[in-house]
Amino acid sequence: MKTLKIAIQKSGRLNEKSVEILKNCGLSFENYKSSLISTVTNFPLEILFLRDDDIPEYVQDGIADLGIVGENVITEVNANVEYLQKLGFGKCTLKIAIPNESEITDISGLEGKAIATSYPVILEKYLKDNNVNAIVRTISGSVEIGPGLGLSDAICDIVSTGGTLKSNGLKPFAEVMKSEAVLIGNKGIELNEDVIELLQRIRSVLRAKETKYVVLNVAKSNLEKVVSLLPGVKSPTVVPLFEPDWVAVHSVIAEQDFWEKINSLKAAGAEGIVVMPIEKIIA
Ligand SMILES: Nc1ncnc2c1ncn2[C@@H]1O[C@H](COP(=O)(O)OP(=O)(O)OP(=O)(O)O)[C@@H](O)[C@H]1O
Ligand SMILES: O=P(O)(O)OC[C@H]1O[C@H](OP(=O)(O)OP(=O)(O)O)[C@H](O)[C@@H]1O
Ligand SMILES: [Mg+2]
Repeated sequence: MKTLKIAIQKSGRLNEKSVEILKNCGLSFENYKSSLISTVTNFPLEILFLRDDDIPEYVQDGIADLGIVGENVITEVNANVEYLQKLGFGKCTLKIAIPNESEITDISGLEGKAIATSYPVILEKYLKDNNVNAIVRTISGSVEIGPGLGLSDAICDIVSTGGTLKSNGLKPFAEVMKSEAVLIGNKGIELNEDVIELLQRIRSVLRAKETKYVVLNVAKSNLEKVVSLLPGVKSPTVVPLFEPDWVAVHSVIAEQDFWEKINSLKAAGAEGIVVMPIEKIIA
């Protein structure tokens, strides 16, 4: 069968996590900073290291079969690709921001104003949808200094912690789009057997990330209460302890309600709770 190609970012915000997720899928490959292409030795896959802006079109045109890139970039270049899986990293929001002292209070206040951005296509559409005529100034980076330099009245750029806005005297004003890294493929590639296998591995890794493995001890008299708090993959495993009337319970819990669950388990009589990361969950 033909060797697949996946395009990932060469360097920047998404590079490390993209490499990590592929490695966690059990793929072996060299990852030298200088190499632009790497062959996976234990799966029919080649990895292309590219500028993120180029990834959606490479995938759309079939030069790469798959790609990992931010949704913001796909929308900006209007690429005709298949969204295969959200990957849970590179989460950010494209926002319009204005200087702290700006008197603009609603979106119509941007009428006739200049907005600096690296995302002109997304911004133009947002302005059109909101019936606002503004001047879009396209720059390729460091957008946040635009207002300070007198280049623009507002900016439209990626915000994550908000630290860059703050340190440039700007405040968020409107949310244009949310984004995260996604696995994309060219049309029809989701039927390829190796893609199906890779997707299954990626989903196992993502599922494992969202959960923790928990082992705890509990007196048999409290077992039912504790088990009712622990769904497990199917249901919790219960094994006897050397001490009579006590058992150990093994289960998985969701990362998002981890602390709440641990406190309820303690209140229900659980002791010696051990929590471990999970590498993969095969459904
Ligand atoms: N502060 C952030 N927090 C989370 N995700 C971010 C942040 N900034 C950017 N991203 C996401 O990561 C992607 C890559 O960001 P990065 O800054 O590395 O891009 P770039 O400078 O255009 O890189 P390249 O050199 O590949 O063109 C963005 O398109 C976005 O989806
Ligand atoms: O809200 P924050 O957490 O401060 O993140 C936002 C900043 O992150 C991105 O830039 P990055 O640092 O990736 O640099 P770049 O401009 O070179 O892409 C983005 O363009 C913002 O400037
Ligand atoms: Mg780029």
